[in-house]
Amino acid sequence: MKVAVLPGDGIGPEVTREAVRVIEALDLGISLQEAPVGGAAYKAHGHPLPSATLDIARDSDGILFGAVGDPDCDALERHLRPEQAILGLRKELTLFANLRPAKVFKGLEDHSALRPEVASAIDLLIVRELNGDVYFGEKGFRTAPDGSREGYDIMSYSESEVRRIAHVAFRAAQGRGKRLCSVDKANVLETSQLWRDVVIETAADYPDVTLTHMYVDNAAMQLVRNPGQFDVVVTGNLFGDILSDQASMCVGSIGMLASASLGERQTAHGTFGLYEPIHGSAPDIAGKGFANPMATILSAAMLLRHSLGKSAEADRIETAVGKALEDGVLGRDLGGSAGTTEIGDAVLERL
Ligand SMILES: NC(=O)c1ccc[n+]([C@@H]2O[C@H](COP(=O)([O-])OP(=O)(O)OC[C@H]3O[C@@H](n4cnc5c(N)ncnc54)[C@H](O)[C@@H]3O)[C@@H](O)[C@H]2O)c1
Ligand SMILES: CC(C)[C@H](C(=O)O)[C@@H](O)C(=O)O
Ligand SMILES: [Mg+2]
Repeated sequence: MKVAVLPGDGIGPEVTREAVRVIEALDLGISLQEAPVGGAAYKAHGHPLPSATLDIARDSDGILFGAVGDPDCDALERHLRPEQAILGLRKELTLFANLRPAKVFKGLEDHSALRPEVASAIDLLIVRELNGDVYFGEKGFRTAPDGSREGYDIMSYSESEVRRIAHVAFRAAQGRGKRLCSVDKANVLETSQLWRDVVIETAADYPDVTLTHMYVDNAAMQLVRNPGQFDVVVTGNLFGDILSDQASMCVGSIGMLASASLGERQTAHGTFGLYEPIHGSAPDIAGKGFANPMATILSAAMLLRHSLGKSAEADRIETAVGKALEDGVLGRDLGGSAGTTEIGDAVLERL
C-alpha cells in the first residue's frame, strides 16, 4: 500500500506530521512517499504542482494532503499560485466527489458557535462536486464597452457531471439516514436549473431515498437555525466550499472537519482518493505550534477506510480522537490550550 504525502504550505506540514505519526503507529506496512506541493513547490521547483509530484500522487493508492496557500504567492499569475496545486490534483485525477462529514463529537457541544442543544444534533455529510462549476469555466479579464475593466468566470455544469455526483450522493444517503437535500440556486441560475432537473431524474433509481431541494441562501440559514435536519447534502463546487466552512463552525472549529475526494478508479485496496482537512494553510497561525491537527488525523482515517480497505483501523483513529476530546484535549480553536504535537500525542495515547 502506497500513500503519497503532500504537506504543502503554512500549517499544512504541521498538521500532516501528526496524521503521519498516527498512520505509522498503526504499523500497517504502508509506504509513505512525501512530495512538495503548493507555494513550497513553486519556490523550490518553479511550479505549484511539479510533474514529479503529480506522478507520485497518481502512482499511489491514496494521497494525504495538508494545505496550500502562501501570501507571498498571491500576486503570481493564476496558473502559478499554490491553490492551483489542489485544483490540478482534483481535476487531473478526476476526483469529482468531495465528502465532507460534519458531526459533533461528545464533549464538543459546548464549543460550537451554536447553542449546545442545536449543535448536538449535527450529523451530516456534505457531498460537494469537485471537478466543475465556476471553478473550471472560462475566466479572465476584459475591457467593458465604456473602457473600464471587467473580470469574468463562467459557471456551468454538464448533465453527466451532475448525474455522476448525484449517484454518489444518493448512494451515500442509502448508507445513512436515507434523506438527501440538493442545494442550488435554481430560482436564478440556469446551471442550477439543470442541476435540479438531473438530480430529480436520478432520484428514480433510488426510491428508498427522500429527496428535497433547498436554495443555497436558505441552506446557509438552515445550517445555523437547525442543522440537525440535514442528513446528506449534495451541492456544486462553490456552494459546497462555502457551506462546509460554515458547517465546521457549527461543529466547533474548522480544525475539526476532514474530507475525502474520490473518483471512480479502484486500486487493489479500495477507491483511489485524496484526503485533506477542509481548512487552508492558515498563515496567521503558521509556525506557532497550535494548529489543530484533528481534521487531518480524521482525514487519515477516511484514507484508511476508503482507499486502503482498513475500516477497523479507521474506526480506531476516530474513536481515539473522540476520547481525546471527551478528556478535554482541546486546541486553542476550541477554547483550550493544547498545541499541535500535544493533540497528536493525545490521539496516539488513546489509539
Ligand atoms: N485545500 C486547501 O489547501 C485550502 C483550503 C482553504 C484555503 N486555502 C488557502 O489557505 C490560505 C489561507 O486561507 P484562509 O485564511 O481563508 O483559510 P484558512 O482555512 O487557512 O484559515 C481560516 C481561519 O481558520 C483558522 N484555522 C484554519 N485551520 C485551522 C486549524 N487546523 N487549527 C486552528 N485554526 C485553524 C486560521 O488560523 C484562520 O484564522 C489561502 O491561501 C487559501 O487560498 C487552501
Ligand atoms: C484552496 C481552494 C482552491 C479550495 C477550494 O476552493 O476548493 C479550498 O477552499 C477548499 O475548500 O478545499
Ligand atoms: Mg474551502
